[in-house]
Amino acid sequence: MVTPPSAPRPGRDRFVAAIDQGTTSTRCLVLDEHAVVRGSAQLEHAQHYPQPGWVEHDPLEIWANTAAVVGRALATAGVEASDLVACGVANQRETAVVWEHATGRPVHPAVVWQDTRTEARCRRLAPTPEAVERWRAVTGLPPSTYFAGPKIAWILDHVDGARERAEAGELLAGTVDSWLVWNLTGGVDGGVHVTDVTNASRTLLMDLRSLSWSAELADETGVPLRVLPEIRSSAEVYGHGHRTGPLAGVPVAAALGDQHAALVGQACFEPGSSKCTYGTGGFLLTNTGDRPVRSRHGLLTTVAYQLGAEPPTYALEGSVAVAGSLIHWLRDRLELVRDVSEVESLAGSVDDSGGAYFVPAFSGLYAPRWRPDARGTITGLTAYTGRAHLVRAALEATCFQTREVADAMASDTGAVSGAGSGPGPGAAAGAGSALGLRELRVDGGMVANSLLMQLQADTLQVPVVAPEVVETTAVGAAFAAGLAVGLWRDRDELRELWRTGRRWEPRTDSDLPTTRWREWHRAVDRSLGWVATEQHPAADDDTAGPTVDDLAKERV
Ligand SMILES: Nc1ncnc2c1ncn2[C@@H]1O[C@H](COP(=O)(O)OP(=O)(O)O)[C@@H](O)[C@H]1O
Ligand SMILES: O=P(O)(O)OC[C@H](O)CO
Repeated sequence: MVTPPSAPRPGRDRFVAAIDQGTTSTRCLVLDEHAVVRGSAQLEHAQHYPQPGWVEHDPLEIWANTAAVVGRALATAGVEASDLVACGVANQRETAVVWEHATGRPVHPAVVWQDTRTEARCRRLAPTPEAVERWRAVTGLPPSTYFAGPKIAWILDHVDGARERAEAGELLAGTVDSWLVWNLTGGVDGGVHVTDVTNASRTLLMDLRSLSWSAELADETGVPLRVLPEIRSSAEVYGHGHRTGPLAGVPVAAALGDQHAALVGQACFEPGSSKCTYGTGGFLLTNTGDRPVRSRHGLLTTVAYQLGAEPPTYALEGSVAVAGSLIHWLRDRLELVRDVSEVESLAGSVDDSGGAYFVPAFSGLYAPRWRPDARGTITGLTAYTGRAHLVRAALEATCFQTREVADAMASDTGAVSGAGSGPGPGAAAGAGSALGLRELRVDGGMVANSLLMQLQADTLQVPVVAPEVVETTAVGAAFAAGLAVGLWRDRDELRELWRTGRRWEPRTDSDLPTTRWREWHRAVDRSLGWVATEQHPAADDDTAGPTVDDLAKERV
């Protein structure tokens, strides 16, 4: 690792703090050296939807919540900042923040990863399949509203004077890790402006092989290099907590995008090992070892992690935009349940969805289809369909979308997923590679729903396994920070800290991977091609919206 082990302090426990700044809430966990959680705290923040397709957060609220949960987690653990050997940060990825260097004030709300305002901009960046391939070859990503670079450019173009101020060096930009590390390490009083390779790999601006900003792509996107943070590894000391902050004097020693942190927290260190996190969205990542694997089936190539001076490890990722957020939507917008904890018993009160299918394409469909023209649909309704069927269909939608990603993963890695080949976009080809999905490690808020996990095992026809500590995102940030300061020696030691919690075996008599899987594809077909020029002229205010034909050409 980057620094030699710090000298043990006999008779004193050593602790590490991990911040997990997610889409809906911010958590802090305090772990001891056995990776046992000794304290935690969590605060939700507001979601702002100023226009259809737009999603914003207040960066100052996120920073205030971060400071507050760190303080509360330390208090519940009964320790002081001085008892911490390090702190690591994991964060919602692709969410863009631009702020003033001199005051620390954001010039605009954070533009969140789900936000689709850069749709027309992204189409201009890559108007043809060949152009999309060019971006993929350098960054591992297709230009999409999902990623941070175009969002930064949008802010610079839509806030009065921002572009000139950026060129003059008055503004700083970054993803949420940069924003938090800058604030933790002092903000206007000497905060460090850095990001890690995993977060940088989600901007559309980083060259995946050199791990540096691509001057050419940044220029095309409209992001001046001087607003961007310095790219560092995921596990090294970036700076120390500011004396007036919640982590005074503590080494800030890790940053990872939350999904990458979960991969580390799940100890997925072998090529071929996979995890899926079920939070606001669903994110399946497979470790592909020391080389980036190019996807031919709509997956993203990304940096898995880079632990200190080691070479980077890469991953393939399938991102599903809507998973747990569909459950929130059922609660808040349709009022089908009062609390998410009711979902399992309600969905379990019926044997199946009664023929109903939910395609929750609220921001289009992400991996493996990448169809911005899709919108949400519920199909197969009859007079028989009730509340429980709809809630069950919502759970099944998460399972089917994950199965699409798992099949694409199998196709890209030349392996079978274990499930029979369906008619989906990534029907499995070839057999037996080391990267085949043999079991799926799972985590995230939705894992609390045991029925969902059983349905997932059935749909994939592989075992689904949750660790004892399901807060794997925070655990991963803690692992990386602990490695950076020598609290833990190496990955072997971390592997031993991972302990199985629950396991769901696939049922062989389920119709989810057969008939129902085929019907799911028919339902998806009905969600495609919904957004056209006339219906969606305000996707980006500087060009006309896309036609259905345009969008079909963009398909990757
Ligand atoms: N019992 C449950 N059944 C289904 N979904 C659930 C359940 N409990 C929580 N969720 C969903 O999990 C999500 C929260 O997971 P979490 O990992 O905290 O998300 P994030 O990190 O994206 O903020 C919410 O969208 C919520 O709807
Ligand atoms: O905050 P989460 O857990 O929903 O994760 C968000 C992802 O990082 C977006 O890519």
